[in-house]
Amino acid sequence: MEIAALAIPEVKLLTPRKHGDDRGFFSEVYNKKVLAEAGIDIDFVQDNHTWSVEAGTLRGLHFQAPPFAQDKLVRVVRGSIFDVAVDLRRGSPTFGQYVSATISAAAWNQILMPIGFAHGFVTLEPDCEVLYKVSDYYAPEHDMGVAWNDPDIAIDWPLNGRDAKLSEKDRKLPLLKDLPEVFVYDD
Ligand SMILES: Cc1cn([C@H]2C[C@H](O)[C@@H](COP(=O)(O)OP(=O)(O)O[C@H]3O[C@H](C)C(=O)[C@H](O)[C@H]3O)O2)c(=O)[nH]c1=O
Repeated sequence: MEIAALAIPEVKLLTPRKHGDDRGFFSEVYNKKVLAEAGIDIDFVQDNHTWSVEAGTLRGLHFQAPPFAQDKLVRVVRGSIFDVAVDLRRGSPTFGQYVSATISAAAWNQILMPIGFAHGFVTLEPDCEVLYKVSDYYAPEHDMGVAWNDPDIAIDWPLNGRDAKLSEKDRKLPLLKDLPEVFVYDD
C-alpha cells in the first residue's frame, strides 16, 4: 500500500497493490492494520456505494456535524472522479482551502479525508461507481454541506463545458461564510 500526503497533509492518497496473474488480479483494498502502522487508526463502520449515470454528476460538498462526523476512505471501481476535500476546521492554517485528486478504477487509488473536511466529487465519465468507508453511521439530522461553487473556496471543477448534475439538496447548500462553527482545528 503506497500512502502519500496531499498539499493539506491530513488528506492522504492511498494506492493498494494489485497482484496480477493470468486469471486477473487480487488486491487488498483495505487493511486496518496496515493503515494503523502508518498512523491512520480509524474504525470504519459503514460502507457506501454510489452509482452515477452521467459524466458531470456532482455530489457535495458534504459532511456530518459532530457527534456524527465521519472520516472517509473513497475509491472508484468503475470510471473516474475528480475528488475534493475542503478544510472546514476553524483555526486551521488551511481553513477554506481544498485539495483534490483524480480517483479512478484505472489508477486503483483512494483518497482518505479525516473528520473536519467536506467531501465532494464530480464524475469524469458516465457510469461511475464510487465505494467509500465512513467512520460513523448516517445521521440525516447532522447531514450538512457547503455550496459546490462557493466563490471563497473556488474549486476548479473539471466540468469541461457541461453543467453540473446536482441534487435539489446540493443546489441549496449554504456558503462557507454562512456555516455555523462545527469543527475546530486541533494541531
Ligand atoms: C449519505 C447517505 C445517504 N443515504 C440515503 C439518503 C437519500 O435517500 C439517498 C441519497 O442521499 P444523498 O443525496 O445525501 O447522497 P449523496 O449526494 O451521494 O451524498 C453523499 O455525497 C458525498 C460525496 C459524501 O461524501 C457523503 O457521504 C454523502 O453526503 O441515500 C443513506 O441511506 N445513507 C447514507 O449514509
